[in-house]
Amino acid sequence: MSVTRLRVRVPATTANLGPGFDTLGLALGLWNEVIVEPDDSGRIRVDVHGSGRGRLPRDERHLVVRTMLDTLDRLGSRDRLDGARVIARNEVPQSGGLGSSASAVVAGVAAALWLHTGALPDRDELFRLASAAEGHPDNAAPAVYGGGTIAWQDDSGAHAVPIAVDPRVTPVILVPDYQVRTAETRRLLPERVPLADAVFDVSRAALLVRALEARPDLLPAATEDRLHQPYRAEAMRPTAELIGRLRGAGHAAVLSGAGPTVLVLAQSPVEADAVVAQAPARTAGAGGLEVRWRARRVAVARDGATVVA
Ligand SMILES: Nc1ncnc2c1ncn2[C@@H]1O[C@H](COP(=O)(O)OP(=O)(O)OP(=O)(O)O)[C@@H](O)[C@H]1O
Ligand SMILES: N[C@@H](CCO)C(=O)O
Repeated sequence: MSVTRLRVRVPATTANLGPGFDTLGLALGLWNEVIVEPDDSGRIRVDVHGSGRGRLPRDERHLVVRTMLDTLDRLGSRDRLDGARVIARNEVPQSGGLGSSASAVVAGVAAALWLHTGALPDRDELFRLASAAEGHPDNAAPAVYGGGTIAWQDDSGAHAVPIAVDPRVTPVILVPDYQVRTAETRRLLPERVPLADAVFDVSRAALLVRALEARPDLLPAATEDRLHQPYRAEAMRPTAELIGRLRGAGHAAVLSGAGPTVLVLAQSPVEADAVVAQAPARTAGAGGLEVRWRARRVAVARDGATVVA
């Protein structure tokens, strides 16, 4: 095939936002960029820069490439790719609860759609295929559309609608130097939960949509959760303790995705800056070890994935 070049940028995402388990998501202004240059070498070579350099595979096992090849197979277009050079520049940490795997899958599906059709991908199709491939539409929706999103699934697949996030809402992320795999912390969740806890989360999740759209003052009350964070705490004690301390000080602190990053949804840039200024650089970890933290204010990414050919 003729050599052309595709550049995909996909934002970090934070899922759940406390009570919106597997449903609510927000795109954050940290970006992974993937450049795909098809060639006829018969090989796929990946260069990784930034997060994951030296750790992520540099061949067909790389998640962006794996997704691209699986999607082309599914579309019956595997012959569209003889070989390629893939350059991945990652700002999003892996296994941090910031949607790194969703960003890789969205990039892989976008590249496959471009190879399949020869045109820039349609956002709705990108979302549908990425959700099916990744399994977390609450990450895939903000990664594709940007901003705040409500995602849900039915027999026909995944769906999403936007939440118009009030410009005063200012996210802060506190990223620890340890990792937790999403699949492992999902295994800690119970099959059944008490009805009172389900009611508790339904009320907070409904309130949270209103708080994000126009009532940031309600964010501390609206981000309470009993469905997943209490069960995941044992796998990430330092994170659970920091969330407890921040909430005790009146901030809307929650687990970002499946953790271990902490997300604070501040009511204003002033509150966000105060959280960053007061964030601990180190806290106690297991076995007398220390956990180091990096706190930073991040923008809500109003745009989702961008694809430039
Ligand atoms: N940018 C990336 N490039 C290639 N592979 C990736 C990338 N991001 C994640 N992966 C793969 O996915 C695995 C991490 O997935 P996991 O779902 O645990 O983390 P996450 O997506 O960062 O967190 P979360 O889904 O909770 O937000 C990594 O171990 C790696 O194999
Ligand atoms: N909603 C998913 C997000 C994973 O990033 C979870 O909490 O497991």
